[in-house]
Amino acid sequence: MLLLLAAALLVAFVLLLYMVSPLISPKPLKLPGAHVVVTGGSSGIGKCVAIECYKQGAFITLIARNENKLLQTKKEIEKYSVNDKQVVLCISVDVSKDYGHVENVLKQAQEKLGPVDMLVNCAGTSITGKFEDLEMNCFENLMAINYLGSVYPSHAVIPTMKERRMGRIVFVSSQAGQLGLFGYTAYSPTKFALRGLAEALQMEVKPYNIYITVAYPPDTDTPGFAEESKTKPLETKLISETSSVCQAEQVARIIVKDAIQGNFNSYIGSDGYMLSILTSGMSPVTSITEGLQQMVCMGIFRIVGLFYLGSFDSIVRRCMIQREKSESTDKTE
Ligand SMILES: NC(=O)C1=CN([C@@H]2O[C@H](COP(=O)(O)OP(=O)(O)OC[C@H]3O[C@@H](n4cnc5c(N)ncnc54)[C@H](OP(=O)(O)O)[C@@H]3O)[C@@H](O)[C@H]2O)C=CC1
Ligand SMILES: CCCCCCCCCCCCCCCC(=O)[C@@H](N)CO
Repeated sequence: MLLLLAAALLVAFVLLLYMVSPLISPKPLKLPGAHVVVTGGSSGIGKCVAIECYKQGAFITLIARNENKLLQTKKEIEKYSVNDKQVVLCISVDVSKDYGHVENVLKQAQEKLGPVDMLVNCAGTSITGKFEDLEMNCFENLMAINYLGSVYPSHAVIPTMKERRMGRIVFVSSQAGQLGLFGYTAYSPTKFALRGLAEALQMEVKPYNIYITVAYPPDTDTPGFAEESKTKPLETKLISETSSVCQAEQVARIIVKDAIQGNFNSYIGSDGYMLSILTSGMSPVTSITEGLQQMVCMGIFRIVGLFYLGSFDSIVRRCMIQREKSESTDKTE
């Protein structure tokens, strides 16, 4: 009898939650005619994000350093036009160097294509290696590109978004921004930093109807990933092989969908789902269903996670033993 009452109360509580859910779920952004700025838009995930938005009728500003790559990508994107008014604007700038310059070029872009409706911060890069082998400038450069390179463009577009009481900002973090892994001592902190920025900023701008999305992609087949793989420690390779490599098109589709919906968390695949639930901490929720899943699954996923961590530790230990063995045979030879 008591059990029945408890169950009924729980059902009533969940129903109540769903009744208030329109209060926390944002209205989807309309992409046709919208102005979308993509930093790092000339390659990999950023390029695919730009194509995905263009296919849905958006006007695009691509930002990256290399002008030739930008122009080539512009041509590629224009093949997907859905109406003859659509424009792809290219801006060559380093998003991590001079804030004044970044602010200026974004002002010019807004004069040409109208106020920014959505900013996707995708410019970024990775360097892997053992902590003691990484030069100090790796830590400094990665923080500049991956973290400050997202702060600058966001800071430049927020005032207009607040005035218009609308907008979306996407930060492209990484699964390595949800957990620290061997070889990522310089990269992971830059991706964790984006999460802190996103949480604080979301609390500030939610009353202005601006929604922040943090994307946590797994390894993705891009020119950047190919470059990273050239110098990856064996441990990092073996640990990363736990989850498979995704296609940039698929990653981009999910990021764009989540940004349109205003979801704070954007993940890919079943590992991504578990990691997002497990690391949800005090991050905002954008639907009741999401909150309920976190409440129910967190404990179970912690158990699964401990098994993963155990297997990662054993990979690292095996590699160390192997290295020591080969070093000692080298010495005796
Ligand atoms: N690929 C992967 O496995 C994963 C990637 N990510 C993240 O996704 C983002 C994109 O990665 P990916 O597509 O692989 O990268 P790519 O290396 O393929 O592309 C990076 C893009 O960013 C631009 N860029 C780099 N530095 C700067 C800068 N200082 N100023 C302006 N533009 C810059 C590059 O152009 P240019 O060099 O001409 O400036 C290029 O357009 C990164 O933030 C990365 O950390 C996250 C998880 C997994
Ligand atoms: C309970 C759930 C446990 C899930 C375990 C997940 C396993 C993680 C695999 C590590 C993938 C590393 C991604 C880094 C990608 C990246 O950012 C770089 N490639 C950028 O170039």
